[in-house]
Amino acid sequence: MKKLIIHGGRRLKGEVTIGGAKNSTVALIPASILADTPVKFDSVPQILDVNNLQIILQSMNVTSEFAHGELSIDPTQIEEAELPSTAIKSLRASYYFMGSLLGRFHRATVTFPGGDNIGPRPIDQHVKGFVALGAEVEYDEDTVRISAPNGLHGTRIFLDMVSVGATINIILAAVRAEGQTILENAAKEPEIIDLATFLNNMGAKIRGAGTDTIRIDGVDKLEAHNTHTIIPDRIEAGTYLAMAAAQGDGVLVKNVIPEHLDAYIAKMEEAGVSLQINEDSIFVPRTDTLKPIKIKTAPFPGFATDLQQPITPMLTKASGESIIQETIYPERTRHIPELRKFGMDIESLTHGLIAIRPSSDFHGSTVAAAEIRAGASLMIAALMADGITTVKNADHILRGYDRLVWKVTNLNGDIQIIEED
Ligand SMILES: CC(=O)N[C@H]1[C@@H](OP(=O)(O)OP(=O)(O)OC[C@H]2O[C@@H](n3ccc(=O)[nH]c3=O)[C@H](O)[C@@H]2O)O[C@H](CO)[C@@H](O)[C@@H]1O
Ligand SMILES: C=C(OP(=O)(O)O)C(=O)O
Repeated sequence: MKKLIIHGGRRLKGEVTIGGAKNSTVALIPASILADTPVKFDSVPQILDVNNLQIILQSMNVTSEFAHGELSIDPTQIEEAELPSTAIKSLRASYYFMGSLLGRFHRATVTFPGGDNIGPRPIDQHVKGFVALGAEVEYDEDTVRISAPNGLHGTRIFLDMVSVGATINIILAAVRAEGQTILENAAKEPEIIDLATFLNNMGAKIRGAGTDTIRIDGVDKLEAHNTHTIIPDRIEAGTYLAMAAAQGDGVLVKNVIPEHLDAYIAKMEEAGVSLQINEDSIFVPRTDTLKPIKIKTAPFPGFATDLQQPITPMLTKASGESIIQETIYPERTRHIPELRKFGMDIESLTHGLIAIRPSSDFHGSTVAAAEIRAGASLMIAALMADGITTVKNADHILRGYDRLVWKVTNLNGDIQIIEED
């Protein structure tokens, strides 16, 4: 594992350009094996998840080349193979190969995924969709074996709960099935629209992505005729907005779709951050005093669970106690004991309820990132603290933050990355 060494207390200033969305990218790459032609993406983030997905592709004889933000994938010589469990376990989204292999070959054998340790992450809704489409699912120890010997047939599926992963996985399985699939109570995240755009541009027939009812008419072939540009990462953008409000002297965050951050922007403005919203960028002026706010995480378009940890350090500047209610992953609180090491007055009250109280004069510390967004909050706290901080297990952060060290350095941050000894 790598670690970040941050010399905090410096004011951040300048411009940062947001990369492509991790949560789009990690769906688009598994989706590429559904294509009958080579496919190409640009605005691809330089993150560890991409590297690990390339390793998984290679195990199926699917070649890929990634340079300067462009990723080319050639699935035309794909061979069924047992997928490498180490790479599968390095990220959550490897489970999208369940849907795309099922969609392509009518069978898939995939070990359970990894991803962030943020509490229970079952896949029962994914399986519900696969079975509804005609597949049989067996488990043995750490592996899921899915097969549809009689093919996949469109049907009506109502998700018991809103699930980004299940919505995406069912789309991947249904896009080449016989007939129409109607998916209800679907997730509405922008990354789902991004995936549907990619597939529809190859000839798929997906309607309603971004709403709670998605209709998929199965097609026989998918052929790419254009390069797909990945949407900006709204979670990376929100992280830099919070960082700029916490420690900035005027920061412009570029390549943003403000509409993807409506709930987050509303909360930052409620806290007293005078954001200047432009068409594809947001300026954050220096912000010295804030007002306490109450946040409740929810599926899109609500306040994203992935942003409750990054916004937390900023809220220590508020004049009173702020409350965060984490409704999606109530156990997503492993950043709290680490943030307290800086001197932050933050407390986990009850299941999923977090209090952030006014505190200042933070000091550098040695902390550990439990997962990607917990790590992001520690990085922001370290930039706010006087002295030197070591953030261990930084690979978690590098899973989803494009060129992190380069971007923070360009904002006048003193940050470097070294191998753990
Ligand atoms: C790669 C990716 O896109 N990751 C995102 C995705 O994760 P992921 O797709 O895993 O999250 P889901 O939207 O599926 O999870 C939402 C809630 O539903 C539960 N659930 C989910 C599936 C299931 O079959 N059964 C079940 O009970 C989960 O435990 C969780 O409590 O959405 C999360 C919620 O916005 C984000 O935090 C992650 O960044
Ligand atoms: C939980 C997250 O990612 P993943 O689902 O890939 O673990 C995240 O991006 O905050």
